[in-house]
Amino acid sequence: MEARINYIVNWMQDYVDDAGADGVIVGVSGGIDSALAAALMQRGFPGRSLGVIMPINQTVTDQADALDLVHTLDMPYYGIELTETYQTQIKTIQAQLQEQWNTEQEQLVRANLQARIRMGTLYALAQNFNYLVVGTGNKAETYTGYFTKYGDGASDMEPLRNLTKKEVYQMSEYLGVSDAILNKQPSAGLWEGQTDEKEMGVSYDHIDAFLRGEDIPNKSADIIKSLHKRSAHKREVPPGPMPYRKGDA
Ligand SMILES: Nc1ncnc2c1ncn2[C@@H]1O[C@H](COP(=O)(O)OP(=O)(O)OC[C@H]2O[C@@H]([n+]3cccc(C(=O)O)c3)[C@H](O)[C@@H]2O)[C@@H](O)[C@H]1O
Ligand SMILES: Nc1ncnc2c1ncn2[C@@H]1O[C@H](COP(=O)(O)OP(=O)(O)OP(=O)(O)O)[C@@H](O)[C@H]1O
Ligand SMILES: [Mg+2]
Repeated sequence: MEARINYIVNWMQDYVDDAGADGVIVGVSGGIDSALAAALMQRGFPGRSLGVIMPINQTVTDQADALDLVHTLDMPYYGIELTETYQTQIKTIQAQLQEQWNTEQEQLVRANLQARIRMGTLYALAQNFNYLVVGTGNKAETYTGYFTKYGDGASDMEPLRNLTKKEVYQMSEYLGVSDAILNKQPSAGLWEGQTDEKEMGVSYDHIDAFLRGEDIPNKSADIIKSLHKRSAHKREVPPGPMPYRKGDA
């Protein structure tokens, strides 16, 4: 485990050095992925890593777990309450759209806006400190596209990219992440009662096994393949047409 951790931390240090940045910043949610990212950051960049806790209608428990994490890691942090910002933005959009507001899409519209408001806030702080934004996407989320495009999916580096969810838990436990964080259901926290597995319709155990090339039930494999296909655009740089040549249609 030590070797795997050092490998990721060294990679992060090289990347930040090459970029000429002064440190690293991450959103801390009280969930497991950001807990691991923060723990790795504190290892590699003591004194130059920053956590940001950004509640938007967030549960008190998640906020307490996030605070406990930064305190335990002795990581400098800011708490930036964004509920009002989010509510104002939603109200403004809704007021403009009026009857065009699509109630069928509303839940996702609201969810993705929250992730993008957090992203904008993180990048503002990153610029302020000349830090790089650390993403918290793991291998399972990346493969299934279970993230908001340009929301939590936007970052400067993705140190967890090649870790299955199980590996995220194992590494976090090794690094001393609290039981409260280790034992909770993964959730984006974007609406009440949301859990990753309920929304995706497939368990992380099955996604991890699929990614290891193991056999899993057909129903789960079909869901994973469909999520992967539908989210291909999120893993690409947005395309544009080839340069125009005279005569091209
Ligand atoms: N084929 C295509 N080619 C190019 N672009 C395409 C496209 N299809 C959609 N798009 C664009 O992508 C947008 C849809 O993608 P996106 O905005 O990401 O939205 P979408 O994938 O619909 O929703 C995001 C999902 O990620 C989950 N999530 C979000 C944030 C955090 C976490 C977490 O685990 O913490 C999970 C969330 O619960 C939800 O299930 C469309 O509005 C459109 O702009
Ligand atoms: N309230 C929040 N404050 C700060 N950052 C947040 C908040 N909510 C989400 N984020 C950011 O968005 C990322 C994506 O959320 P996601 O739910 O996938 O990860 P997690 O909460 O760290 O782990 P999990 O929910 O799987 O236990 C988080 O890792 C974190 O960086
Ligand atoms: Mg979460």
